[in-house]
Amino acid sequence: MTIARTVSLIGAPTDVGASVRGAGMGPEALRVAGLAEALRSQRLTVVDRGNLAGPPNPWMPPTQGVRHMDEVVAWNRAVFDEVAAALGRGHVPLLMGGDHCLAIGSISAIARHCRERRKNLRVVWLDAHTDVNTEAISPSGNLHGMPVSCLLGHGPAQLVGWSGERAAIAADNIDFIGIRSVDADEKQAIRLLGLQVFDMRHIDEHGMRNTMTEVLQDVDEDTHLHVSFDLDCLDPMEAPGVGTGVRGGPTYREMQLCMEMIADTGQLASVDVVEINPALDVRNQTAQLAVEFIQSLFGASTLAR
Ligand SMILES: NC(=[NH2+])NCCC[C@H](N)C(=O)O
Ligand SMILES: [Mn+2]
Ligand SMILES: [Mn+2]
Repeated sequence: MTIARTVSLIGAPTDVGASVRGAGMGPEALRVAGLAEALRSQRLTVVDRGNLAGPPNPWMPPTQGVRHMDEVVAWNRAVFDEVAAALGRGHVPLLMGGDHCLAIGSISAIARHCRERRKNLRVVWLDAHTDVNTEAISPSGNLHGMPVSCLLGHGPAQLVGWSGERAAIAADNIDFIGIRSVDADEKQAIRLLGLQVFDMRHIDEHGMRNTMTEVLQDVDEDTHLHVSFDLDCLDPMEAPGVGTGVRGGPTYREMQLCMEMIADTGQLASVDVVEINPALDVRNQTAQLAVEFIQSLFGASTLAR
């Protein structure tokens, strides 16, 4: 499978959407782990667009409702514009977060692009969490637990409608993989919205291969496949450098297969890599792991050239 494409690396060094500080150092950790060089070694053209600018983290205490709204809006605006610009140039945007709230900006830009180009957007959400809280039900007020609601058109007004439609995506445009931590009211939201959640029990019972076959079954040449990769999807034994780790995630081998099966579709067109927290990591191993998985996502394989 050839992806003769240019990858635009976009750094968004912030943790304004999270409860634990440190994810703002994620872009540099990925650079130190050799992300650009790794992708170049597989015949991709890589442009590092550097880091976006945005407001500092005001570090307000946990509240009811939403923390850091203005800062989250500002960072996502910057992400939206840069992702849209990369897509406009025909590049594959690779957002280096930063926390997962930044998926609001990136996926909103991608949804607008897909509507203009008449592409069918499919989002694969790799995460321990479904991130489908709203300001009414969030236990933390952290916006990195709410990006999916915003994208479905159910978030706070400031963060909804950026794609040009109220909902950037519909429930059947997104599949969740690796889920094992869902808040009480989030469970109801998942049911009401009809979201496809492949939790860890599903992966245990059916295996990653059958799970991904199901997820990718109707991907075709008109599909724009977006991967939103929260590193806490992995087991924290393997990826300790995350702020909200939950034990019992997919193994290294299972995650590799997941990435390889996505690559095999040939339709990967944009990526978020988020929630790497170097302050909690061990010798940058989580960023290094991310680089290995991203290589597989872009088609690296043991035997194929
Ligand atoms: N992107 C993430 N790591 N999200 C973690 C969310 C944790 C929890 N569900 C919350 O809303 O606060
Ligand atoms: Mn998560
Ligand atoms: Mn997440």
